[in-house]
Amino acid sequence: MNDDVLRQLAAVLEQRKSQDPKQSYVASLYHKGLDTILKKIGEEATELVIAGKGGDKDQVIYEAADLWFHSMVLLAQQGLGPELVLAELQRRFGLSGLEEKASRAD
Ligand SMILES: N=c1c2ncn([C@@H]3O[C@H](COP(=O)(O)OP(=O)(O)OP(=O)(O)O)[C@@H](O)[C@H]3O)c2ncn1[C@@H]1O[C@H](COP(=O)(O)O)[C@@H](O)[C@H]1O
Repeated sequence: MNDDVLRQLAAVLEQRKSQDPKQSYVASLYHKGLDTILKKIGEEATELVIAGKGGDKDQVIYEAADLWFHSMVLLAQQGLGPELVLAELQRRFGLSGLEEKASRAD
């Protein structure tokens, strides 16, 4: 498992910017605009919360994938890519690693 799937999905999301909204779900989201994408993210986040309370692990995975997917649509709509989010997570991981090292040195 690596970040290839995110990169490949990001490439498809970019390609959908020039696609017919009637033929592509992603193109239809771009066409409807930012508020629709944000509303979708809100709905998917709520569905993930409900799944988290429900005790069905498969449902949690399914809803988390929906939320990640729609978050990636937002990133693409804003001209951003998943590598920037991964870099931010990497940066935080590096920082927390430093904190751990510092606390061990105390
Ligand atoms: N990963 C996804 C993906 N995940 C979720 N969805 C869609 O997101 C919507 C989720 O909305 P809802 O939660 O309201 O779901 P729903 O309609 O009630 O159905 P469920 O998903 O909950 O069962 C559904 O229409 C899903 O089909 C996705 N649509 C597309 N992709 C990827 O995006 C690529 C491009 O898609 P198109 O633009 O449609 O070609 C595809 O090849 C896929 O790789």
